[in-house]
Amino acid sequence: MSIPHAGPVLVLGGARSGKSSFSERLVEASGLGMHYVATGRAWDEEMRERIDHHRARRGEGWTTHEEPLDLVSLLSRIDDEQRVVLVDCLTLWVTNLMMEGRDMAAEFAALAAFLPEARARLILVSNEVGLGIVPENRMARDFRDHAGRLHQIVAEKSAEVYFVAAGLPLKMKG
Ligand SMILES: Nc1nc2c(ncn2[C@@H]2O[C@H](COP(=O)(O)OP(=O)(O)OP(=O)(O)O)[C@@H](O)[C@H]2O)c(=O)[nH]1
Repeated sequence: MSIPHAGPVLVLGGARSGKSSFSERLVEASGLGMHYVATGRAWDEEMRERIDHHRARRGEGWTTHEEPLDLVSLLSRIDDEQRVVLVDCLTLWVTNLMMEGRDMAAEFAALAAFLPEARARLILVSNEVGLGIVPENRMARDFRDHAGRLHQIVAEKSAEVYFVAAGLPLKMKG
């Protein structure tokens, strides 16, 4: 298992699919400085427990950054060729941007412009949320559509793309 030099790795999967632990294994095998970028926020007790669980699993050796909104700006600040940066996850970033009323197309374009320039190896984790029935409410439909659009943009710029289900990674690109 290794991370390509040629560009980012996108790791898609459903909830509790094992996409985060697969991505963490890629990072740990790289031998580079390990950086974790969390886009999630501890908005309630359940999320706090999930975060604690993730932190305990990552263990020593990781540097954690928490950035719910200004992802590209954070990635630029920590960009270094001796580092591998795991972003977990793009769908929570989309949620946060929507909540703040940000210009989604502009945010996605900024990420798309940054990816080919990045010096750090990047692993971007995201939830594949578009496989179920059409959501009943408008906001959920908009979220699903934004996530789908972002995945296409990021996949196009990625050297490798995986889909993880039941803990098993399926390589879709690269
Ligand atoms: N703020 C913050 N969030 C974190 C931290 N570690 C993990 N998270 C968040 O926890 C989220 C993942 O939580 P889960 O719901 O347990 O993951 P999941 O996507 O259902 O499960 P997997 O598919 O197995 O990864 C990530 O999207 C991160 O943003 C941290 O140190 N700080």
